[in-house]
Amino acid sequence: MKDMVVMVKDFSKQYGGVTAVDGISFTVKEGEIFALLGPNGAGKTSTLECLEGIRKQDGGTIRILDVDPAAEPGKLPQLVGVQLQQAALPATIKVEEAIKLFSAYHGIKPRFDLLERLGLQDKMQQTYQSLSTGQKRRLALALAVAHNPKLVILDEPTAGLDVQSRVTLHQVLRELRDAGTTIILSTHDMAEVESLADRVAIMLKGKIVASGTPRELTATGNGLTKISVRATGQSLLQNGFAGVVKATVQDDYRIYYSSDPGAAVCEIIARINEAGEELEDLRVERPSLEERFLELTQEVH
Ligand SMILES: Nc1ncnc2c1ncn2[C@@H]1O[C@H](COP(=O)(O)OP(=O)(O)OP(=O)(O)O)[C@@H](O)[C@H]1O
Repeated sequence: MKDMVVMVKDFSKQYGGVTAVDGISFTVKEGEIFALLGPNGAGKTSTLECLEGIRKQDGGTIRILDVDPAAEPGKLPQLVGVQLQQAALPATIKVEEAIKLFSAYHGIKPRFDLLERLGLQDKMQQTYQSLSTGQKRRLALALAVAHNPKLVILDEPTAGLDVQSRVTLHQVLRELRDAGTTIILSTHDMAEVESLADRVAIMLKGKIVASGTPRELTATGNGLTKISVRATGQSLLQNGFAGVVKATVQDDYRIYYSSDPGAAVCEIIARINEAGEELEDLRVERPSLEERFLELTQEVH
C-alpha cells in the first residue's frame, strides 16, 4: 500500500473573527496529484500555507510525513517544495543565479536540466523582473522541485498562463507524479482538475463539500448525460427516450439529458431508422465537473 504523505484532520483557521477554514479533513497518498478546487475565498491558500508551515492552524491536526509543520518547521524544507509567489525573489537576480542559490541551499548540484525541461534555457542571464508571468511561474516550479522533495505544494500554478505554458507545466507535473512525487495544488479551473488531478476536494466557504476522483464526483449529483443529436426529419420531436428528464432544441440539434444514456442512444437511433431519416450527428457528453460544481454551489448558498 502507498504511504500517506499528508494527513489533515479537523483543521481550522481563523483570521480575527473570520473563519477561513472550518474543520476540514483529507489525506493524500504518495504519488498522487491532489487538487483543492474552489472559488475565491474558499480557504485554499490558507490550507496550503498551514501545510507549508507559513501559518499556524487554530484547530485540528496536520502531518506531513509524520512531521507537524507548526511544531517542527525546520524539518519541512527538505521534504516539501513550495512554489514561491511572484514577489518572493529579488527583482534583479538572474535565472542562473536563482538556480545556483537554491541548489546551494539544499546542498545539491544546480539543476539546469529543469530549466531546459521548462523551456527557460535561453533565459539564464535574464533578471527575474524581466521574465513574463509564465516564465516566472516556470522558474518558481523549477526551484520548488530541484531538490526532489517528496511533496510539492502549488498555489494556482497555471493561473494566467497561456495554453502552451500550461500544457508544459501539466506534463512536468505528471512526470513528477509518475516518478513518485506527491503534489497538492489549488485551482479555480475545473478543466485542469479533470485532466490533471487524481483526486480532488471541492472547497466552499471553508468546508470540503465533496471529494473523490474527478470521475466519482461527476458520477454523483444528478449525473445526467447530455446527448445532442441531429437528424434529417422530424421524428425526434417526440421525446419519450430512456431516462430523459429534460429535452431542449439548440440550433439544429435536439438535446436530451438522460440518466440512462446507453438505452436512450439506442432508442434515438432506432426511432431515426424507423422513420427512414438519416442521422447527421450524435454527441454524448458525460456530466462535467463544472456542472457538479455549480450544483454544489447552489446547494451551499
Ligand atoms: N491574512 C488574512 N487576514 C484576514 N483574512 C484573511 C487573510 N487571508 C485570508 N483571509 C480570509 O480568509 C478567507 C479564505 O481566504 P483564502 O485566501 O484562504 O481563500 P482562497 O480559496 O485561497 O481564495 P483565492 O482563490 O481568492 O486565493 C477569505 O474570506 C479571506 O478574506
